Amino acid sequence: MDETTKKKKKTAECCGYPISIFFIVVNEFCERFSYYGMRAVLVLYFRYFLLWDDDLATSIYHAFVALCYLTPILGAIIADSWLGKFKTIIYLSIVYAIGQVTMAISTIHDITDANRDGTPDNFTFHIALSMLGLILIALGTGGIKPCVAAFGGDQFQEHQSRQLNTFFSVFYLCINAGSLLSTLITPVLRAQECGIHTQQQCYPLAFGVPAVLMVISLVVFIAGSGMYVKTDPEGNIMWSVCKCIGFAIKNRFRHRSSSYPKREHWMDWANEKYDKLLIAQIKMVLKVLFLYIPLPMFWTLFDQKGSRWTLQATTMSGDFGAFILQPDQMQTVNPILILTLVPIMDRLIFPLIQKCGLNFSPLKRMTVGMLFAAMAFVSAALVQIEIDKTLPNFPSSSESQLKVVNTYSTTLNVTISPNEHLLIESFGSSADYVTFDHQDITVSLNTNPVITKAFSLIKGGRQTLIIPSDPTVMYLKEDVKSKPREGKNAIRFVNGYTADLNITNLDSIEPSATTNYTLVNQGKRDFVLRHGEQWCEFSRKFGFGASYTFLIPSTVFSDDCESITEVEDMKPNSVHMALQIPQYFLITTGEVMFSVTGLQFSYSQAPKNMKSVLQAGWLCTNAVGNIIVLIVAELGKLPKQWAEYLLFASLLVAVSIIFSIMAYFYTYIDPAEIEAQVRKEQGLEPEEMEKETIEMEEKDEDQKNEQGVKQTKI
Ligand SMILES: N[C@@H](Cc1ccccc1)C(=O)N[C@@H](Cc1ccccc1)C(=O)O
Repeated sequence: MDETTKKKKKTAECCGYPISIFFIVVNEFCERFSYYGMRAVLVLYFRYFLLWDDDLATSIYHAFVALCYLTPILGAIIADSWLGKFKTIIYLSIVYAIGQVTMAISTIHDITDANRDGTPDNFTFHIALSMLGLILIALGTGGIKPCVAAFGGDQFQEHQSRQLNTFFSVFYLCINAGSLLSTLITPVLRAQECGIHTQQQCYPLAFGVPAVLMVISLVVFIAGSGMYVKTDPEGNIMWSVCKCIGFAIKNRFRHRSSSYPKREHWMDWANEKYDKLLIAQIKMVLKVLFLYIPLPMFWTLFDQKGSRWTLQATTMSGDFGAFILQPDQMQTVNPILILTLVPIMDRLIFPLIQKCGLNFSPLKRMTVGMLFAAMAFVSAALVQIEIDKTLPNFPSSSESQLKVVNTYSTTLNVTISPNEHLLIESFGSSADYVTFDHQDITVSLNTNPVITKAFSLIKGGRQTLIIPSDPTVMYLKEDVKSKPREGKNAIRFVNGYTADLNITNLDSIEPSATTNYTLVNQGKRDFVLRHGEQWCEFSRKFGFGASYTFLIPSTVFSDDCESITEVEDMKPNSVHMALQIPQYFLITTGEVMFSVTGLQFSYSQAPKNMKSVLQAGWLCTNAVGNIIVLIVAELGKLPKQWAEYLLFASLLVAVSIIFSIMAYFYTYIDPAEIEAQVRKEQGLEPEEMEKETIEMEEKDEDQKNEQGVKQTKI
């Protein structure tokens, strides 16, 4: 306990706010820039730098996010029991900054690229370094998170309760301003090319800028050092709390017979041994933690905007005319809306509700916030139903689908046993996929002589039967059976030319062969076809999420690529991404009511020495919500996505009803008042005495324990 204990000192003010708040909100802005900026490019780093597959990349990403919201409890214990919030923020920010720098260094491919081919030679080195970086970051970001909000709250004097509430809103605005800027900037930095020996995607810059911001965040926080109100930790409070709860349970169990009179609260069974003040504080914390039990359900829905809703956006069109929005950029709508909704709520809606004489208490706001999140999921379900109407009819796991492409010189009559007859003109295809509930088929062509060939289709797959210029070698090619990722387009080429062809960015294709799919972004794309000295160029404009097979005829060079035909394997997305705006609006309104209020509530209802602990408890509800998302994603998958959205909405409505009942029975408290009252009852005025009691009890207890150990040893 080396930090000087200070009673709330008179702090310098500006417009009724402590000036020290300025340093805290700037620090939070930089820290959130650093955190969200790094998170924005993390999956891509796993996928394209470390070359992990999609599943591994997303699992490690979610594990990292969950860890970031589990470590707050560690930070809170360190702050409230040992170092105090100020020192905890400084030390853990140093750990955090080291983590960000380590992460940035791990992305420099040149470090291990001895053969200078642009890819690292020693992946183990990069993986080990980046995992070390991520662990340090999770420890830092999670550890300081509950302390910064609580430390900000500590700066306010008793007469500044109105400003204290505004502080939490401004704090939230800074979080979102930082996250908005970084989620826009870091992907652009990543797209730059850099390197010493070879030019590659610039991950060092994309991770380096967040590292610099974290260092700035630390410097800004230290700069305000002289102005802060710093409260001392009051001994190992968490240990005292655990011992006190343990004793109450044990004591209750010992006196379980009905001959003992009941006590008002089960914690009162600790009265014999523990300080009344400590028991009163524990009762306050437990009351709030009990109220937190239903809250993870809100986060379960909230956090799906980064996963399910982004996937939903990949099946939609992001063409806004003046600009193109990529599916993952849709997420920036959240911080943009926060920046507009928080002031509107604070300045307009809440005062208006108050003027109408309605009591919109924090717990009521949180319940309404949950209902808004549920409505957001109903909106997502409605959008999904619209999307489903436009999606191709993909085969079920027992079905197989087949399409036929004819690059033979004349129209062909194709019979697929037992009774499917298709007439397909030269350089054309069957209108749509034919669905079979069996795998084995026989295909006959009306050539002279008739060509017949047997095939076995893939169960649950989509395939195309390619009939080349020599139909005797007709073959099956596997097609995409879901929308291409990230709203891209899957394209491939069938070479009907008589010799090998080179196409931009693709390997050379032999005559009659078909390339594998390549993914191309939305917009106009140019391709150059080459054979020896001959070449021609063709352009196509792509939308979002389509799939095409381009058929190259033998006349391709004589008509300057004009005769290339296009077979649409999958239609482009036609439902517009703007339809997601209502669901983003509803979830963000829910967030403002739930999350900003919850932050204030956790601070206001916590006893002075357990403010960080309750902030950590609040953040843990988010970690549990994330874990529920992971479990749900792994286990129960409903066949229809819209049904899953409605299920989540109904669950949250049910949970919000339970929460509103719990909230009805909750009585708001003023922890300072209760503490003062208990002290008065005990005849203990100064706070010092309260501390002495705890310390003496701890010594007493430790001595007893030691004796106990000695006795048993004897
Ligand atoms: N609205 C979010 C920030 C965000 C930015 C870009 C994409 C998605 C989200 C926000 O304000 N987050 C806060 C509060 C929070 C939310 C969820 C879990 C813990 C805390 C934050 O502190 O990051």
